[in-house]
Amino acid sequence: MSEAIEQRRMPGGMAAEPSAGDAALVRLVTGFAAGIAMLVAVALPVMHVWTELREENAAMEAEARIVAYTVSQIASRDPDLWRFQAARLRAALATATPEADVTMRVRDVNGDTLAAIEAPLRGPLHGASAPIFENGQPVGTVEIEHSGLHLLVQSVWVTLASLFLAGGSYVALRLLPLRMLRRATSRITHLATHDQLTGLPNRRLFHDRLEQTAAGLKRYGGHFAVLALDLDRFKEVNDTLGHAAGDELLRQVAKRITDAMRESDTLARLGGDEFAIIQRSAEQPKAAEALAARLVELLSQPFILHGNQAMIGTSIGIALSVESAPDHLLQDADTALYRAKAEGRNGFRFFSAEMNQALRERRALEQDLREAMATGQLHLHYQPQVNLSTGRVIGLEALLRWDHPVRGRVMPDRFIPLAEEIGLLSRIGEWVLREACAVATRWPGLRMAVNISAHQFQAADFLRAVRTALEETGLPPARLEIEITEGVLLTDTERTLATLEALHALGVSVAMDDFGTGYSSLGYLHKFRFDKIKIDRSFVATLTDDPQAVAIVRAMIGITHALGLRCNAEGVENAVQAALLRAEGCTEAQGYLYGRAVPETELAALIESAGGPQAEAVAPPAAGEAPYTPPNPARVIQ
Ligand SMILES: Nc1nc2c(ncn2[C@@H]2O[C@H](COP(=O)(O)O[C@H]3[C@@H](O)[C@H](n4cnc5c(=O)[nH]c(N)nc54)O[C@@H]3COP(=O)(O)O)[C@@H](O)[C@H]2O)c(=O)[nH]1
Repeated sequence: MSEAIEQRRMPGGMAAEPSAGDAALVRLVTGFAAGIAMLVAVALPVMHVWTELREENAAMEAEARIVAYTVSQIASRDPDLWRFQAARLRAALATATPEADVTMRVRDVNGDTLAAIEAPLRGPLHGASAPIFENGQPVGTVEIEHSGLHLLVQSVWVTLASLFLAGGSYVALRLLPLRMLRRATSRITHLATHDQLTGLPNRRLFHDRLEQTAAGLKRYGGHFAVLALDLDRFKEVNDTLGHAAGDELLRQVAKRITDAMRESDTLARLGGDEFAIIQRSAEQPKAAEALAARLVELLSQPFILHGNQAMIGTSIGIALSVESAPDHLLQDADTALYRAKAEGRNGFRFFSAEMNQALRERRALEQDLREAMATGQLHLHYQPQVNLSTGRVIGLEALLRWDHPVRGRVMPDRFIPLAEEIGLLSRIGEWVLREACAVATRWPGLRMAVNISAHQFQAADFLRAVRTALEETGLPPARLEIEITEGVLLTDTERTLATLEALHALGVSVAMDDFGTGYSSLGYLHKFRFDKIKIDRSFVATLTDDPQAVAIVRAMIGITHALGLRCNAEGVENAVQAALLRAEGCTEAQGYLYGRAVPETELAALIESAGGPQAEAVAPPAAGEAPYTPPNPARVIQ
C-alpha cells in the first residue's frame, strides 16, 4: 500500500505518471493527439498545392485565351498559307509573353507547330490551352506551359511548417488532457487518503506514513512514537448540541492538535473521535510524554461551538518504536489508550507488554459473554429486602449472575461494565426486566427491585422495555421498583427528569441506589422525586466502629424522613448494625443478615425462615392477584 500511494506523488505534491488504471486513458489521449498531428501534417501541404495549382491553371487559361484572340487576327483557314505567317505569329507571342519562364506554342488543326517561344523550364510542368478561331471556325490552338518548380519548393516549406505545427499540436493535445488527468488523479488520491471533515490524513494514509517512518528508521536510525487519542464526552456534545456542533468540535480539535505538533509529525483522523499521531524525535519517550501532557491540557480547555461552550477531554495511549514492532505500533497505542480510559480518562498511558495480556483476557471475556447470552448462562438471583422492625420480607432485589462452564461464577461487577461497553447491556437489561417481572408475579405482595445502569436508563427504548415487561408479564406497575445510581443523573438532566416522571406516571417506583457515594447527592434529591433512598453499604459496614459513619447515616435517615421517602440500609451483616439503624429510624434493610441473593427455587425457604412476607407489605396484592403462598419449587422456572 505504501508504494501505491507514494508512487503517484511527485515533489510538490503533484501526482506522477498515472499508473495501471489510468493507462488506457493515457493511451486513448495519446492516440487522439497522434491522429490530430497526422491530419495537420498531411492536410496542410495537400491543401496548399491544390489551391495554388488551381489558381495558376485558371490564370494560364485566361492568358491562353487572350493570346489565342491576338493570334486569331493573323490566323488563316489554310494551314499552308498560315505557315508563312510564322514570323508574325512569333512576334505576337513575344508581345503577349512578358515572363521568361513561359513556353508558348501555336499549333494548326493538324497539331503542327506554326510558331513557338520556348523557355528553359525545370521541374514539374503544368499548362493550359485555348482554341484559335477564324470566322468562327477553329483553325488551331495556343498552348502555354509553366514550370511548377516554385510550387514544389513552396510545398516543401509548407510541409516542413505543417510538420512543425503537427508536432506542436501533438505535444499540446497530449499534455493538456494529461495535466487535467493528473489534476483529477491528484484530487482523487487526496480524497482517498484524507478525511474530508478535518482535511487531515485518514487511516489509510496514516498506515502508509507509519510504514515509511518505520522503513526510514530501519535505514537511517532514530526513534518515533505513535500516540492514539480518543475524545472524552464527544458523544455527549453530539447528542446535546447536534451533529453540526460535533463536526465543528472535531475541526477545532484537529486545529488545536496540529498547532501543538511539529511540522515533521503526522496527525491523522482515524474515524469518529479517534485521532493518531506519529511523532519523530530522538528524545523518546520524553518527547511523547511532553506532547501527550500538552494535548491533555489543551483539549480540556473549553470549546465554543456555535455560541455554546463545550468541555471535553482526551485520553491518550502511547507506543514507542523501540518497544513495539512497526506493524503493532498503532494497536499497542490503542491498548494503552484503552487502559488510560479505564483509569479515569483525560490522561495518557505508555504501552507495556502486560497490557496485551489484559486485553487478550478482556477479548476472551467479551466473546464468552456473547455466547452466554445465546446459551442461557445468565440468570437472576434474588436478595430479600426486609422491614427492619419485624425482619420480615417486603421485597426482592433481582441480581444478575453468570455461570460460565469453565470460568465458574462471574460476578456482575466484572461483566456489566463490559456488556455496557460492547453494547450488549440493553438486550441483557430487557431480559432482566422481563424475567424479574415474571418472577415477581409468582410472589404476590412483594415489590421487585431491578438495577438499571446509567447507560440503560438513558437509552431511547428504556421506557418501552419497562412497559413491555409489565404488559407481557401482567405485573402491576406498583410492584416494580427501578434502582438507579447518581451516575444516571449526571447527564442530560431534562431527559432524565422526563424519564423519571414517565416512570412515576406508569406507577413504577424509583429508588436511589448507593446513596452517599456520589458527590452531590443532596442536589439531586431536590431536583428529582425518588420513592426510596438506599444507604450505601460502605456506611453500614463502618457503623459500629466509626462515629462519623453514625453521624452520616443519621443525617441520611433524617433527610428521608424530611422528604417523606422510604429508607433502605444496604449490606446489613449483623444484628448490631441492624439495631443501630433501627434506633436511627431506618425502616428497611437488606444484607447477608437477612439472606444472600439466591435463585428463585430457594426463595420460599428464605422467606419462610424470615417469618414469611410482611403482612402489611408495601405493595399489597393487586385486584385479582392471589395472596402469597409459598410456591412449589418444582414449578419454578429458572
Ligand atoms: N445494571 C444492572 N446492574 C446489576 C444487575 N445485577 C447486579 N447489578 C449490579 O452489580 C453490582 C454488584 O452486584 P452483586 O455482586 O450482585 O452484589 C450485590 C449484593 O450481592 C451485594 N450485597 C448484598 N448484601 C450484602 C452484604 O451484606 N454484604 C456485602 N458485602 N455485599 C452485599 O451488594 C450488591 C447489591 O448492590 P446494590 O445494587 O447497590 O443494591 C451492584 O452494583 C449491582 O447493582 C443488573 O441486572 N443490572
